[in-house]
Amino acid sequence: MTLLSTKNMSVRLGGHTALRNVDFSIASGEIVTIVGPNGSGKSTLLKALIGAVKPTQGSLERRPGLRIGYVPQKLHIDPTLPISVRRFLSLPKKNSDAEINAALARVGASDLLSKQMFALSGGQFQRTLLARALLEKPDIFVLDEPTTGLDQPGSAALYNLIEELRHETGAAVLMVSHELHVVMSASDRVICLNGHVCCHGTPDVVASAPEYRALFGTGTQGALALYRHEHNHSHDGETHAEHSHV
Ligand SMILES: Nc1ncnc2c1ncn2[C@@H]1O[C@H](COP(=O)(O)OP(=O)(O)OP(=O)(O)O)[C@@H](O)[C@H]1O
Repeated sequence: MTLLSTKNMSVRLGGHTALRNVDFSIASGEIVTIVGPNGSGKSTLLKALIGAVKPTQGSLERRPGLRIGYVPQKLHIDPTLPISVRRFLSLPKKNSDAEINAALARVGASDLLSKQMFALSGGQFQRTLLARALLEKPDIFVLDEPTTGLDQPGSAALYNLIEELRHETGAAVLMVSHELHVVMSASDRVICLNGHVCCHGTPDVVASAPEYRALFGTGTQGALALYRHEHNHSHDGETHAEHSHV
């Protein structure tokens, strides 16, 4: 079942066209990852999908009653306004202590309940954000670079946790990631953005698409090496990876 979809969607922000003519959809249980250079509109796409920015053109559909667990790319916590993890997890919606404890336990962060938000490490902060998303009982997690600031083991652990949560809850996962090697192994589909959708498809298809190579070259942290495989088809002259594979 389709949870979120757009047709020919464009978004202008402060006179700048951040996204143009984007066709997108995600179905129940899918893991879809968005890749693209800085400023290519990845965060804007997520914000449009969750309803935080309005499309200036085209259509956007959300399944009625869709529950979204959103983790933003940046969340500034003012250290002069102390707020505990327990309080943070009750905003904007009140949650019971039992629900909060269960969510924190599920993300492996039970010990953080009484800590101050500004005092959390990068990994603790990201887990707390994920706990907050989990409290929404989401049909879809929308995660904007959920491993920001984490070291490699920390980020691998967080991706494992996301995968487990998807498995347990059946929720779809839509995320932005710069960690292409992870993207390549963990996603059902990858969308490569550069103001518009450059190419999309299964990870191996995107990795071999000329548009993707033009943006990321071959120095993709092993992504291409990981997916170097025998082709029994040709990409010659292919301008849209999706045509032959999706
Ligand atoms: N409020 C705004 N007003 C004007 N321009 C904006 C606004 N927000 C974003 N932009 C511009 O829109 C473009 C897309 O921004 P966006 O944050 O979606 O990119 P991104 O792909 O998520 O980038 P990054 O990888 O650096 O996080 C950028 O050129 C950005 O400068």
